[in-house]
Amino acid sequence: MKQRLVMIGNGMAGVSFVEQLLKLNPNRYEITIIGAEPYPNYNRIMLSSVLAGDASMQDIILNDWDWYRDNHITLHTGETVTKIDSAAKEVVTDKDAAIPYDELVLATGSLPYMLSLPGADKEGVIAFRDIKDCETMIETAKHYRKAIVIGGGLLGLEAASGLIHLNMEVSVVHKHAHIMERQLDATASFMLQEELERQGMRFLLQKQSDSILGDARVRGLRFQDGTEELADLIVMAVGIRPNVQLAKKSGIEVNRGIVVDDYMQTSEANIYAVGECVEHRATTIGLVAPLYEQGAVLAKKLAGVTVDGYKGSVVSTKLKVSGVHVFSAGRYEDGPGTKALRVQDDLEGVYKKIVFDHGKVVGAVLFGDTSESSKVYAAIRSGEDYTGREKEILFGGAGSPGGRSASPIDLAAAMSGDEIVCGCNGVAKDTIVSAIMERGCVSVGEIKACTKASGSCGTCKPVVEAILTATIGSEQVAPVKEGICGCTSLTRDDVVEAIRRMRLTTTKEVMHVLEWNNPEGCSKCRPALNYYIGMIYPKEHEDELESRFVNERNHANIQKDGTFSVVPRIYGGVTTPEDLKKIATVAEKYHVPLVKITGGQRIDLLGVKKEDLPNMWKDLNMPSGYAYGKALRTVKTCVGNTFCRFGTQDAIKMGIDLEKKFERLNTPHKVKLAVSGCPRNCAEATIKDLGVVAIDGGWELYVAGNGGMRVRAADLLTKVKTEEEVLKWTGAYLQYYRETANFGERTSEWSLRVGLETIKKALATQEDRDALNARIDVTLGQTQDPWKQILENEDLRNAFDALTAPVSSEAAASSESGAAYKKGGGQG
Ligand SMILES: Cc1cc2nc3c(=O)[nH]c(=O)nc-3n(C[C@H](O)[C@H](O)[C@H](O)COP(=O)(O)OP(=O)(O)OC[C@H]3O[C@@H](n4cnc5c(N)ncnc54)[C@H](O)[C@@H]3O)c2cc1C
Ligand SMILES: NC(=O)c1ccc[n+]([C@@H]2O[C@H](COP(=O)([O-])OP(=O)(O)OC[C@H]3O[C@@H](n4cnc5c(N)ncnc54)[C@H](O)[C@@H]3O)[C@@H](O)[C@H]2O)c1
Ligand code: SF4
Ligand code: FES
Repeated sequence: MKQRLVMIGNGMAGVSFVEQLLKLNPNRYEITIIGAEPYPNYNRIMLSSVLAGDASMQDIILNDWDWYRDNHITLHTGETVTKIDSAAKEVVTDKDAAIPYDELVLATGSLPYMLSLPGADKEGVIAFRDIKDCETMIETAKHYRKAIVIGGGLLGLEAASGLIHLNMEVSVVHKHAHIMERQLDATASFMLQEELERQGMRFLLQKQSDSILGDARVRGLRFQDGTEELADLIVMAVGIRPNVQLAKKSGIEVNRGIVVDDYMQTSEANIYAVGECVEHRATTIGLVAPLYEQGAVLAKKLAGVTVDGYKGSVVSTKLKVSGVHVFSAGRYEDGPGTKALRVQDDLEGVYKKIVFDHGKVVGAVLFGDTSESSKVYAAIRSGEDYTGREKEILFGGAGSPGGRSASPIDLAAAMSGDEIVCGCNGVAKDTIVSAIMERGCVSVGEIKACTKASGSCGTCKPVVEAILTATIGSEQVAPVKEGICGCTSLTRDDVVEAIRRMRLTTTKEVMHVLEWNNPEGCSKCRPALNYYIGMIYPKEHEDELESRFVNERNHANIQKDGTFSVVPRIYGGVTTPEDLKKIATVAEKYHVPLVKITGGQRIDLLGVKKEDLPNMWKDLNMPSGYAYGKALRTVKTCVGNTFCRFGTQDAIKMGIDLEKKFERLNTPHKVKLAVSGCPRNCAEATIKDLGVVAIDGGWELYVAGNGGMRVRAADLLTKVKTEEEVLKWTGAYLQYYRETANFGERTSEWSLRVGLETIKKALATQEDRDALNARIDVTLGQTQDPWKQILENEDLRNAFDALTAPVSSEAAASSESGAAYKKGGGQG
C-alpha cells in the first residue's frame, strides 16, 4: 500500500518539491495538498509582471487543475490547516477535515510584514503578496490616483513600477538613505534611483512612518518628522517573516523560521519543511532558486534516493522593472580583507563591481548591463581562485578596453555547461543545450516548455535566446511571435491588420472583437491601441484620454515632488522679447520656483501646481510644447547662415518650418529633430530621430539617432538640394515610422529592428514618398492645440479636471467623460 504524503501549502517551493518527487518516484505516495489560497499553484514572482501589464492572471498558473488530477494528487484549496497532531499523525483543517499522514511536509511560506501603525486597518492599506493584493491594486488604480509604497526593497520597487504602469502617481517611502540597501551599494543604488525617477517614481528617503490618515479609507501618511503625504492606496513592502504559527503551536521547534537539518527534517519525526517558512543553519530565504534546491534535496530524501544534504545557497537577485537592469549576488559590499574590481561608465549608465576575498569572487553588483550575471554567479558558486586574473571576469581572457562586453551570443558560447542560466528554476546551460540538440527545441518558448528556463521572472530570457542562437545559428531559430501584452497573444502586426480589416475604431471594440483575455485591457495595450487606431483612422478616431499615460492626460510632466512643468512651444528655439516678457510675468504670477532653459532650446517652468495649469496656459497664450508626449518634441537649430560665418544654409528657417509643419504629430514614441547650418553640426543633429545638416548646395538627412541612455549616431538617409525636399523626405520618413513601429519604440530601436535598407527602400521612389506625405497630411490636418482646446471647450475642461483630479476621494473620472476628449487634441 502507498504511503500517505500530506503537504501544507500549495505555493511555489512546495509544489516544485512534489514535481521533483514525482519524477524520481511517482508511485511511492498517495499525495494530498492543502492550500489556503483558492487557486492551483501559481507563479508568485510574476505578480509583478501582472501588475506591470506584461502577463495576465491566466499566464501565471504553473500547474493547472488537470495537473493535480493527472498526477492523482488530492487538492484542497481555500482550506487552512489549523492543527497538526503529530501523535495521531493527522492534520485538521478549518473545514473540520482530519487528514492522516505518514510523512508531512510544511510549505507554508511567509507572511508579509505589516507595520503596526495607527490607522493601518483602514481600507486601502495592503501588502503585496498574493493574487488578491494584485487584484486590489489593479482595481484601485481604476478609481484612484495617488499611491504610496512603504519600503524601497525589491518588492516595493516592483509594486511601485506596476502602479505607475497602472497610471497612478507613486511615492516610495524608504527608511534608509538609499534604496535596495540589502542588495546594492550606494553607487548602484543612486543610479537605480535616478533611472526610476526618470520613469516617474518619487522617493521620500530617510522617512519613518508614524500613522495612517483618513476615515474609513486611507487619505495619507504622516511621518515622524511631522510631514504628511496624500495617498489613496498604501502598499506595505517592508519585508516578510516565515509563516511559523502552525508549526509553533504544534510543538515543532521554531526560531525565526521552522528549524530544519540538512535533509529538511524538523524537530519532529516524519515532519519536514521546505521553502520560505524554513530556517536552515540560522538562515531564512525569500527567493525561489534556493528554495527549489531545498525541494530537490527533500524530494530525493523522500523518494529514497541517496542525497548529500542541503548546505545553503548563494543568493542572487534581479529587479524586475522594465528598462532597468540590476543584478546583485553574495557579499556586494567590499571592506577589510576584500578587494573590488569596479567599472563605471556614467555616459552609458553602467556600473559593475565584483568583490574578491583572497582571489575568490564572493559578491557582485551589476547595473545597466547585467550580461555577465550568470558568469559572475557561477564564479561565486564554484569558489574558483581568480588570483592574478581577476579582470577576466569582466573583460575576458585578453582584456578588452573600456569595459565593453562581448556580444551576448559570444558570451553564451563561452559559458561553461554547468553555469546556471535560469536562477528561478535552477536550469544550467547544459540542460538547455540538450533540450535544443536532443529534443529539437528551436524557440525560447519550446525551451521553456521542455526545461522551465525563462518560465518565471523571465529575466534570463535573453541568455536563453543567446544560447539557442549560439547552438544552432540564427537561421534555424524559429521567429518569436509575442503578444503586445499579457492581455492577448496577438502581435502588434496582427492587431494593426485586424483594426484595418475589420474597421475597429475604439479600444473597447478591438479588445472585444479580438477576444482580449482581460476585457479592460491593461496599461500597456490601451495606450498602444489608442495610438494605432488614431494612426489608421486620423479623421474618425476620438482620442481616449483615459487610455493615455498620466503626463499626457495632464498635458504636463509630473515632477518628483508631485508638481508639474509647463513648456510652451518655441519654434526652432527662436523667441521674442514679447514672449519672454509673457513667460516672465506668468512665472512671477504663479510663483514658479524654477525657470530653466531646456536641452531642446525652450523654457521650462517647473514646480507648477496642478490646479494652476489651465490658468497658466491661458495667460501664456502660446502653443503647448508637447514636452510630455509621444509626439514631435523639439526642433533644435543652430544660428545657421543668418549670423554664423561658417553657415551655408538658413538652419533657423528650416528648423522653424519643420516644427510648424509637424508639431502636434502623434508618434509611437517621442521624436526630436535638429537642423545644423553646416557640417560643424552645432545643433547635434546626428544624435536625433531626424537630423538635418547643411552642406554646400543642399542638405543631408540623418535618421534614427539617439542622445539618451544609449547614445546612437544617426545614419545618413539621403542628400537633397532644396528645403521643400527636406520637408517631403521628413514627412515620408515620419509617416513610415508611424505606420510600422511598435508603440513605445524609438526610431533608433525601430531602425535597428526593421533595418535601414528597408526604410530606404520604402522611401526610394517619389511616388511612395508622395503617398506617405498624403497620409501624414491628413493626420496633421486634424490636430489642434490641446491647451487651447481645454480652455475653450467646457466638456473637455470638465473631463480634464475629472481625469486629473488630485485626490481620489474626489471620485474618479468615468471613461465616458474621457472619451469626450476629441481627436487630435491629445498630446499629438
Ligand atoms: C510580488 C512578488 C514578487 C517576487 N519576485 C521574486 C523574484 O523575482 N525572484 C525570486 O526568487 N523570488 C521572488 N519572490 C519571492 C517568491 O515568490 C517566494 O520566495 C516563493 O513564492 C516562496 O515559495 P513558498 O512555497 O515557500 O511560499 P508561498 O509561495 O508563499 O506558498 C505558501 C502557501 O502556503 C499557504 N499556507 C500557509 N499556511 C497554510 C496553512 N496553514 N494551511 C494551508 N495553506 C497554508 C499560503 O496561503 C501560500 O499559498 C516574489 C514574491 C512576491 C510576493
Ligand atoms: N526580484 C526579486 O527577486 C524579488 C521581487 C519581489 C520580492 N522578492 C522577495 O520577496 C520578499 C519581500 O520583499 P521585500 O522587498 O518586502 O523585502 P526586503 O526585506 O528585501 O526589503 C524591505 C525593504 O523595506 C525597507 N523598510 C523596512 N522597514 C521600513 C519602514 N518602516 N519604512 C520604510 N522602509 C522600510 C527595508 O530597508 C528594506 O529595504 C523578499 O524575500 C524578496 O527577496 C524578490
Ligand atoms: S553648425 Fe555651422 S552654421 Fe551652425 S552655428 Fe555651427 S558653425 Fe555655424
Ligand atoms: S531567472 Fe527567472 S525565469 Fe529564469
